[in-house]
This record gives sequence, C-alpha cells and structure tokens, in this order.
Amino acid sequence: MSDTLEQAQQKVAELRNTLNEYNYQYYVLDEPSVPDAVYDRDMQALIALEKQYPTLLSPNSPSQKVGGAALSSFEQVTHDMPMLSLDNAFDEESLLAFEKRLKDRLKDSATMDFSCEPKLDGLAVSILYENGELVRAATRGDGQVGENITANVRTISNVPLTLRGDHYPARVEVRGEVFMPREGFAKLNEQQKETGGKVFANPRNAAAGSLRQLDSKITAKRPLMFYAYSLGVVQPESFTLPSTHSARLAQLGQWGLPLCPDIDTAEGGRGCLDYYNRILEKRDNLPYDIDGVVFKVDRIELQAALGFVARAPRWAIAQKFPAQEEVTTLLDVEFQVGRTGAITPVARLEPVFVGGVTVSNATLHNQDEITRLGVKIGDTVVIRRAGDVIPQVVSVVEANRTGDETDITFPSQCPVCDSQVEKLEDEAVARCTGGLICAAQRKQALKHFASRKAFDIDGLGDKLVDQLVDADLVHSPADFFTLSLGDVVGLERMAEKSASKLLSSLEASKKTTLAKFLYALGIREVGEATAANLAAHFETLEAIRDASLEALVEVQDVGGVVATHIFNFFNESHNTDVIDALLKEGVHWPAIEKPDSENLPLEGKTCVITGTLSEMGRSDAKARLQLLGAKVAGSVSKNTDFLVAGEKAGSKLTKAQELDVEVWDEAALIAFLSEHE
Ligand SMILES: NC(=O)c1ccc[n+]([C@@H]2O[C@H](COP(=O)([O-])OP(=O)(O)OC[C@H]3O[C@@H](n4cnc5c(N)ncnc54)[C@H](O)[C@@H]3O)[C@@H](O)[C@H]2O)c1
Ligand SMILES: [Zn+2]
Repeated sequence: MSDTLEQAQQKVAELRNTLNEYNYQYYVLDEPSVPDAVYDRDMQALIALEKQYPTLLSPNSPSQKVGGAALSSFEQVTHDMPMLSLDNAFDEESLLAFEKRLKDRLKDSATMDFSCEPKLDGLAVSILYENGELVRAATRGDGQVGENITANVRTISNVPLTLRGDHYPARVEVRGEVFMPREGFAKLNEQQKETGGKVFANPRNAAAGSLRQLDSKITAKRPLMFYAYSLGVVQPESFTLPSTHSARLAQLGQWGLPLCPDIDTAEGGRGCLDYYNRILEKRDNLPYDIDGVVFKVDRIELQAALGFVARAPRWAIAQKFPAQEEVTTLLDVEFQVGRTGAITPVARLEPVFVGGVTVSNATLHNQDEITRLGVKIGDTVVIRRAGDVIPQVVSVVEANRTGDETDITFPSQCPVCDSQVEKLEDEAVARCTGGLICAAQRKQALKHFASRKAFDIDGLGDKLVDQLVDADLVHSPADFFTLSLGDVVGLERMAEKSASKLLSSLEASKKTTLAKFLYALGIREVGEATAANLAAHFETLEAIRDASLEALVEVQDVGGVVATHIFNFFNESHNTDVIDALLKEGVHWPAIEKPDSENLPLEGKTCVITGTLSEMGRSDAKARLQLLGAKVAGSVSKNTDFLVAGEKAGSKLTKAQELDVEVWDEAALIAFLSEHE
C-alpha cells in the first residue's frame, strides 16, 4: 500500500463516517441501507488501515465500539457485565490464524476444544431470572446500556417465565438471540403487504423491529423465537457451574431454556472448519437465517486467561458465510409473459456474485412491488439470493441516487403479442388477454383447446401439440383445422396411419356444443360449469360476444372478476379473429333450445354433489344439473332436496342420511339425466 499518512487519514475519516451512518440505520432504525457484505467490507478496510497506521486508532472508531444505542423511548438498563460483539473471520486462513493467536497467547500448543454454534441472525438479548422468575429483559444497546424490553420478551412463546427444577442460582442472567424463523417471516411480510404495513427487508430486521415495539401486544403477534447461547452474571458467585461452555449450555437447557439444536463441539481449528462446512451445507434447509457460525474456546478457565479486547472477547470468533445479499446496479427491466399470460417484470442487473453464484437477473414480481420499492432504472439495488429461491430485489440504496434514474413503465400491451394487458383492481398480477394467439401462452392454450372436455381431439396429446408448435405449423387453434396430411406426416415419429386418424378426429371435433366451445377458448376462470351456464343463459355466441359486464354478472356463478375476464377476452380483437377463423373452418354446434323454465325438472330443487363420480366428473355433473334448473350447494342441510353421492362419499353422505335427505348414486344420476336432457 502506498497511501501517505494524510491519504490514509482522510480515508479513515470517510470510512468512519460511512460506518457510523450504517450503524445508525441498522441498530437505531432497524432498517439497514446496505447489505451486511458492504458493511463488512468497509469495516475490514478500516481495521486494515488502523492496523497499518496505529497513530490513527481512536477509542471512538466504530472498529472499537459495539454498534447500537439504546432508544430513549425505552427505559434504560445498565448491563452488570458488558454485552460484547464478536470478531469476524471470513476465510479458512483467518480462522486458523485465530487458533494460532490463542495458542501463542496461552503459551500452550495443546489442541483446544471449541463450542460450535450457528450464528443466528437476530439480535442479542439479556434475560435476568431472580429466584427462578423472569424479572427483566434487555437489548444489547451499545454494550453498556441497553433497552428494557421485559414486556416484549415475555410474549415470546419459547422463553420460559420460570426456570425448571429447583437448583439454580438466586440471580442468573441468560444471554441469547431473538430471531424470526423464515416461515414466520414470510407470512408476516405477506400480511404486511396485504394491510399496507411495513415490509421487512430480512428476518433480522423483522426480529429487531418486532422486539423493539413500545406496544408489547404487537410483539406478541410476531413469530419470534429465542435461543440461549451464554451466561451473564451469576449470583451468588459460589454457585457451582460446569467448567466448560458447552456443559453450561446443557445446564441452561436443563433449566428450561431453549438451545439451538445445531450446536456441537469440535477439536481444534480443523474440527471447527469441518463444523463450518457441515452447517454451510445445511444452511438453506435450516428453518432460520444464519450468517455464519461462532466458535468459542470451550474451557472457561482458558476463556478467563484470554480475556477481552475493546469490543469482543479474545476467545471467540464468528466465521461468516458467503453473503446472501449484495448491491448492484439495475440496468433495465424486461417484461416476461408466462404460460398463463401473467406478466412479470424482470430486473436486468450488472452481474454480481451473491449466494454463491453470479446473478444477472432478479424478479420484481409485479407492479405493486415496483411501487412499494420505489425502484427506478439506474438505481443501486440490494439483491438477495438465499438457497434455490429466485433472486429478489429487496431494496433501493437511495443514497446512491444521481437524479439520472428513470421510471419503470409497465406495458399496457403484451410485449409478446401486443394484446391488451388486463390488471384487475384487487389482483397484483397483470395479464395478457390474447389467450388464443399469444406465443408465450400458445402451447398451454392449444393443449387446453384439444383436451377431452374441450374439443376432445383424439390423438392430439400434449407432445404432439409441442411438436406442431415447434415445427411452426400451428399458431392458433384455427390452424389445427388447416393441417394437411403432408404437414403431419412430416413430424417425427408420425406414421401415415396415425396422421390420417388425427385428421379425421380433427374433422369430427368440429361438431361440438356452445358450452364446450366456450370452455375450449381458455378464458381465465371460465371452467366447464361456467361455460355451460354462459351457453344456457345467452344461447348464442353472438349474444355472449356482445354482452356487457352487467349482462354477464346475471349469469349463475359469474361474479365481477369472472365477468371482467370474459368481457376483456371478447374485446380483444386478436381473440375474436381466431374465433371467426374457427367458425370459418366449419366449427359448429346445435342451436340451444331454451328449455321452458316453468317446466325445468329440477327447478327450485337444491342438491349437493359428493364423492368421486367416475363417469362424468363433478364439475360436469354440476353443470348438467344446473341446466335442468337445480341449485348446486356446497354443504348438506335440511334444505337439501337430494345428495348425489359418488364413490368414497364421506361426511356429507352421513349427514344426508341423518337428515333423511334423498341420496342418488352415479347410476341414478345418469339415468335421470338421460331421461331429462
Ligand atoms: N448492513 C448494515 O448496515 C450493518 C450495520 C451494522 C452492522 N451490520 C452487521 O452486523 C455485524 C456486526 O454486528 P454485531 O456487533 O452485532 O456483531 P456480530 O453480529 O458480528 O456478532 C455478535 C452478535 O452475534 C450474535 N450471535 C448469534 N449467535 C451467537 C452465538 N451463538 N454466540 C454469540 N453471539 C451470537 C449476537 O447477537 C451477538 O451480539 C456486521 O458484521 C454486519 O454484518 C450491518
Ligand atoms: Zn400476449
């Protein structure tokens, strides 16, 4: 390094300023502005400079202090014994160097035992028990003074309010980590999004934000947990405790304190490295976030001989895992159309190494998420990649804004097929409405069209649809009907016999029903039953095409959302072009004769369907019963006129028998239908 002292001084001042600001955001506001990896790099740079230029060292440097401060809104607690931080190791060499330092200092080269513990990513808490009763709990704060959070800690379900057994010190302080398991974190953020509450960047912030609440009723609703990892003050001093840290942890366990199930012991630095690798491998499958592992000299006597430096014990070290969060630049946003038409904004990133791989794309989920993040193109963004989960943009580093960033505009037209994009008010997802022609949705739409309950085209399975699309022979359903024998025979594994069979089943499928035709179009949320109701209600395709939203909600089982899907579908000209092409190819159906509603055989009757109907399927049965005037309900009551019970019918059948409701088996249903349809 060729820094002059003056340059170094300036750099040190800058780093201290930056780190103090990061500390404030992280410890006071519980809202870090940068990922830990960025903080750790700056801290390591500061430590290196202070080592190189010892005259620059100051007790006020962030490298010498335990980060954090007690908020004045809480009552303050002065710790009887300071709550310190931990030194960090970022690679094998620094861990082995740590072991060597210990041996040199102890002037003893014997292999040492270490207590090995996952480094839970939450916040340190001190819990004081007097005569076995929880009397006080506090945060670490600046290490000397913390915040009194007794009422909040009492709400954490696995923190015992009284110790087990009858042999414990009159006064004992337990230290450990309060954290939020991943599952609870994900649920909490879902809820917060729904209710417009604060969405947390990661489980550590969620834990800190939840614990440092002035209203403990809020804390009580948060899925927090506690694991103990050390003892603080113990009185009377004469109370006999085990002579190793690991045995003391076991003792805490006997008093009823929860311990992390993955703690272990190891021999020497090499043993520690084995443990590190073992836990690293498990990391993604653990139910909670950890940012590394902690190694502590196991024998208390040796710990005492080693002592402390300014902000951390000499006898412990945290070996950090590769970062799961990093910063990078958002270069652009592209919009991808999924198989169901859902449009997802994808962030194109300056490639960055995070979570063990180089990431150059991350999901932005949807428009609401873009709005929530307030993210713009050109921003410095925090990316998170944990396990196999798709990388996410978690926040924007606003401090890096230059003013040249540009807004992200969600397309109003599908980027693949140019059809209108539909976004319902209470749905997060925007969708392409060009279901029949959108290349992104093509295979899915065509497979649905050919399927049994739709056009029921014999011999046209999913694989063949893939082949036809890949060979560029079919773009929309109407193209099926223009296929020539030559087209089909040209495909791989297609003999002439099966090709001509396919053409004749295509021909046969042209004769269908209006209900099947509507179902085959693949309109969102229009299943068989809805399609049948639409057909019965409107009778002709023209009437449905021209129907207003108001007219559509008149149909049985059609609510506002489904009506909007139908309305938008028929108002997309790409779709109506395909429909016209299908009709031109000769697709037809018999006219519906309106049954005389006075004389509908099941008018005014309510029925329930349960069990497995092997011949027709429940939704088909439902649609057909509805066409005959029946109301199909979900549960059996005394107002039920009859129950259709297929195989393996359960509680509904029992209930019907109890209430003396008439029961039809599938054969009875089929007989009734064939007589009345
Ligand atoms: N992103 C930011 O802006 C920002 C700001 C400040 C700090 N940080 C992060 O916090 C770290 C520094 O924080 P720190 O001073 O709390 O130190 P630390 O997190 O590196 O280590 C000390 C803490 O580890 C925790 N811990 C978990 N398991 C433990 C165990 N088994 N035994 C003992 N302790 C255990 C305790 O809470 C303890 O206070 C930085 O390395 C950085 O990753 C980030
Ligand atoms: Zn499209």
